[in-house]
Amino acid sequence: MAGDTTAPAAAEGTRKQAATRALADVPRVPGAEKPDPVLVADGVVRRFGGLAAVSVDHVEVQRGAITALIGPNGAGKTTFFNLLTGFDRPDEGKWSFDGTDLARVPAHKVARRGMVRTFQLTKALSRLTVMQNMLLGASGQKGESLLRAAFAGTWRSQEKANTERAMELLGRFKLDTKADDFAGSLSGGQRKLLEMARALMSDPQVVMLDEPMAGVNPALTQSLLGHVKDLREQGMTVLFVEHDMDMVRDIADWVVVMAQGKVVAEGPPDSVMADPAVIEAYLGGHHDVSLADDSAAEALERAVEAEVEAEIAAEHSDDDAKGGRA
Ligand SMILES: Nc1ncnc2c1ncn2[C@@H]1O[C@H](COP(=O)(O)OP(=O)(O)OP(=O)(O)O)[C@@H](O)[C@H]1O
Repeated sequence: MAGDTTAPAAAEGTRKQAATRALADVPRVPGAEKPDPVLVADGVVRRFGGLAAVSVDHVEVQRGAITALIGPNGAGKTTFFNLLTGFDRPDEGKWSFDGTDLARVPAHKVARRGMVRTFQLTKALSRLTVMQNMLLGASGQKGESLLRAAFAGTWRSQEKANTERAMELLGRFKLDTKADDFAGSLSGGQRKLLEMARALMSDPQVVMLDEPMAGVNPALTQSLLGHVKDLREQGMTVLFVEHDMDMVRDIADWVVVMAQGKVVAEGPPDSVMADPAVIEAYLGGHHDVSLADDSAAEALERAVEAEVEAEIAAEHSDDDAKGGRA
């Protein structure tokens, strides 16, 4: 079973080495075939009006590895996540999970088959308790019947087992003392942990994390990183979207870079971050930037920082607008 309930692995373990070995000979080109892909997408296109938000020719995600999906704002990363997990429908294309076609499979069934996701803005339901949030995860992100059961107090044996499993997971994520608190009372970082813990309720094979580090204060950063690495040590595959390049460098075995809906580069973190196609994707037309290794990496860091700042500014103006309406 994928998800046991041991404490986070202390350090990089044998699965990290196995993932590195498995990916060592994979060509560093967009669409590269992997030795053991758990997720394969072909010709996936999603248009919004005239804009092809996603137009991915081919991508494979290696089983048991941590793969980062990076790219500038608007590159199509979240839309691609939504498509793969059944939260949105593509205009064209097919994709499979563990050899099974996932086209037209709704999100809750995708989750039940073993591929779960978290969201960029955490969806922990703030007026439910931490435990109730966990129980929603047990039903593969569908949850209505369990929600009813949770309120009605009609525990059946399955629900008792789910509660025990939830408590184990909450213990692992140091949230067990908060089980009866409203999720709305948790800090941003604790909500991220709750999202991850909830995703594990269905014993997934693949965990997809949309910006796990966004809004997490430094005190919880290491803990979150440890938990993500731990997913790999337990045999799970992780695919995550992230702007934080330190995190990408620290934990990713492989990086897929998207720009304008397409996959433009792939490879291990260091090679991808020095790839001119990646610098180009982040910097757009600013060809005056030197692509020599050191300065390229620095230029990329600067470009990513600018992206993140722009995103934070946009979020603030959203908040201000909402505040103004309230
Ligand atoms: N529901 C929608 N309707 C119209 N356009 C959309 C919709 N969702 C996304 N888009 C557009 O599709 C493009 C890709 O957006 P997406 O959110 O997937 O990018 P992203 O790489 O995840 O960006 P970020 O890093 O900022 O989260 C953007 O131009 C966005 O404006």
